[in-house]
Amino acid sequence: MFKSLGMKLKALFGAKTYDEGFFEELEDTLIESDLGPRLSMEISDMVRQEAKSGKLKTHADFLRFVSDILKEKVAPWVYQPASSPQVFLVLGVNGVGKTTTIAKLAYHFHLQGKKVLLAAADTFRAAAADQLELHAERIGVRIVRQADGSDPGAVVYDAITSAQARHEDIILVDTAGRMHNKENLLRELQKIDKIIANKNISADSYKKFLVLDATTGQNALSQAELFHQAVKLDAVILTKYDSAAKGGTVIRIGEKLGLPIAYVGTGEKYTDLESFNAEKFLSDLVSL
Ligand SMILES: Nc1nc2c(ncn2[C@@H]2O[C@H](COP(=O)(O)OP(=O)(O)OP(=O)(O)O)[C@@H](O)[C@H]2O)c(=O)[nH]1
Repeated sequence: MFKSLGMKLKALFGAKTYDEGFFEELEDTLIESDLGPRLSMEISDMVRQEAKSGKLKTHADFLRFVSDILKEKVAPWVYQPASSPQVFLVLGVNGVGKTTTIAKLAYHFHLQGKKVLLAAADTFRAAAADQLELHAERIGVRIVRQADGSDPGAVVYDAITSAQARHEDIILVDTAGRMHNKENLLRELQKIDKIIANKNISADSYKKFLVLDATTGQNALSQAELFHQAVKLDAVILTKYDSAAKGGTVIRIGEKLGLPIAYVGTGEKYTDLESFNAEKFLSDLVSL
């Protein structure tokens, strides 16, 4: 899916003279792949140094070197069981695939034999809770919801109280992706965050995921910065990885915000969710 960067790097190396034109083109290619100007220049400079010392003789040497630089920037987030209930707050702007991702996670944990509860805390968008309820029925998990327009904090509070009473394992909280304005949205999310923290849920059992559409490039990075600033995220989930994702955004989120990637969505079915694998991601990205 990322063939374009790998192929461009291959074509570039075909010329094989490490002259100024080579490094300019290398930088342009990296920028086109959403790596951003600063990081692209940094990579290009590192390649220049390495090439000067005669270490990048073959195409494979060159790709391996670029891949190793990028590897430093991305990390996977790995699920760790912790005391129940574990609360996963799922955040993200409208249309990135939040509801679908929650359904996939519910399916995944339900298959593992865990008791999963969905909390419909997007009370702003009419029908958001209905959509979630449909998934809950299909998968066979419980859902806590209230009327449209009710307080999302109250939904989360109720969900945690009832999960604690029923000894349920995982609460997946769906949140609004849009409100009257951005400030309202972030304030509401901060309120939910505080309610969870005050509910005797330890840091190990409480994780905040931002869902990002992998095809949106620079926009995804700005969203990550905004949400991270508001509620201090734990990890990112990338959706639509099966579509035209360029991949560079993933690297920049890792590099700029130090956030690991937890899962990637690869389609619309419940089974289309994979744990993020950095090796596989990089070998796809640079076509190793
Ligand atoms: N190809 C592909 N499509 C996806 C993926 N994840 C979600 N989608 C699709 O993206 C669209 C939006 O997904 P939703 O889950 O409704 O998005 P949302 O973020 O919950 O949207 P709101 O509830 O409006 O905030 C749907 O058509 C999904 O089927 C994915 O990994 N790959």
